[in-house]
Amino acid sequence: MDLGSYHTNLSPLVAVPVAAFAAYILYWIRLCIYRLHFHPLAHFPGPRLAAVTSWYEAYYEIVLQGQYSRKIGELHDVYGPILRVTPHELHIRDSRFFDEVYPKNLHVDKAGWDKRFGSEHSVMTTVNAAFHKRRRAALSPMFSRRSVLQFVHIIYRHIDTLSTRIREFESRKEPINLTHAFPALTGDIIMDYFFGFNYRQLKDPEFYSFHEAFITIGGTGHVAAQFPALFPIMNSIPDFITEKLQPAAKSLLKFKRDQWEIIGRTLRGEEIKTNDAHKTIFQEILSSKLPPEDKSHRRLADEAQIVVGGGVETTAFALNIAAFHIINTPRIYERLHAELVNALPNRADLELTELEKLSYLKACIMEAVRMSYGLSARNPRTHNKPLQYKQYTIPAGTCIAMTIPDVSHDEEIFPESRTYIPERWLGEPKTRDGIPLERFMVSFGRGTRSCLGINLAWVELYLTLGMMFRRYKFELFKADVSDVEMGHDFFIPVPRLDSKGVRAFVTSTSD
Ligand code: HEM
Repeated sequence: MDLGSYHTNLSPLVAVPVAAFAAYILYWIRLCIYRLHFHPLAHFPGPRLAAVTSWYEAYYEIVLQGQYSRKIGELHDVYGPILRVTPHELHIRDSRFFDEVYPKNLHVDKAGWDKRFGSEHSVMTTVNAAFHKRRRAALSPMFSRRSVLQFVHIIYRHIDTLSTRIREFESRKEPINLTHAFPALTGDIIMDYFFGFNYRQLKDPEFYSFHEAFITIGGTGHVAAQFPALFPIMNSIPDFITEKLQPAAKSLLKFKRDQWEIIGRTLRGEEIKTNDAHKTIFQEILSSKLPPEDKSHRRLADEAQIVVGGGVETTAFALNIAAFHIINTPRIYERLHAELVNALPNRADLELTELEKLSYLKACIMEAVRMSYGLSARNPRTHNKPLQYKQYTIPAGTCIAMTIPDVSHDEEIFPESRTYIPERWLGEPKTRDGIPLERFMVSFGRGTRSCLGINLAWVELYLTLGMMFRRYKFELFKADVSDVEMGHDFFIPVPRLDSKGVRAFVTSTSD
């Protein structure tokens, strides 16, 4: 056979794709060899497939729906406490190293979350440490305990509404769906606190809230992490089409449209508050010393979305966990109820300062926050100096992540970590080697990028649980622990997808 004439006979229509395909294969072979043998992370343990391609991660996150963190746990059991989990990222499972990765006084970059939600300029998703520092400083006054206390009268009003709704279910002898009620409560509070009005989600018969939308957006984040163009494309599609394709996103799309309009009005100097809260988040940012580029319409909208995203589901999930376990464990309910009756002899009273003195209530909240994790996602940091972990020198500029649930379920620190045991927080508890247990409460994150909303969250948790378990007794209806245990890591922890939520019958207490 005359090979020369065979080659010259190939039509360009065939030859061009064949050559392109061959070049692509060659490129991949070179990339694989580089990533396996010459990449700065080549000598770190982990499955070779994860070192070669992020499709390994994509399979667990997208196809199996938020299961990579579970898989990473299994990989740690095989490979040890440090792993290469994607071509460019290391993961560490070692509770005692948490403060090194998330240091107190060092401002470090956080790459990756900017792609996940389509709001890359918010404080939580900002990659660059210096930008983050100034954006956080501008928001900090609004998140202070003083600020929260100035607003507490509005929180009381929402707690009262929840109490009224609970009574309504009692009189109808129907179970209340707490998994739906809590995000409606936290959503109304956050809207009033940061935006000066609320969507009356708590008054909605079905507690229609942002809940479904956040679960959907959390899951979509796994796709966006692999295909960063996803959100820009979605944002360019008219809302009515997105709503048809993804009905669960409806509440969030409305929120985004409303915010866009409100920011425009705020920028024009109009007053938009309909409640007696101090300031809106937009007024706070606009009156700060931030440079003009940080006061743009787009950035304010990003900030709005992430503040709501950061505060609604986290607190609601902690409430859900506390409520489920307290109701499900008569010993815990009786002890908590007795403590509350003693502190608030009149069942109609609710006093934050009294509740904050109660050690068992505090222990119940600590345990719920531990088991709710805040975020289940890998939390990335990039240090600009090498970091030493045991015999490994992690090169400067490497993306390193740890995961909050790993610490919450470190059996050496929290024995029987999957059981709700408030008593573990009583007294001044320490680990076996004498370290205060609170050091390992990492659900609000640690260091310079830890949760800004912690003061608001604590007040919500005290008042909601204080009200519920002082005034009412509940009985679970077709709910079990799988309704509050993480089944999927959608950035936030999400129970099994067919869960109907924690539902409970309720009766008023008479003491
Ligand atoms: C139980 C309730 C809550 C938990 C467990 C929680 C947990 C967390 C965690 C783990 C982070 C990430 C920290 C990091 O990157 O290292 C975070 C960040 C953040 N949270 Fe919360 N959160 C809660 C409630 C709230 C509330 C009520 C708000 C108020 C809106 C809020 C606003 C924020 C903001 C703005 C950030 C970004 C901070 C920054 O990047 O500097 N959180 N939260």
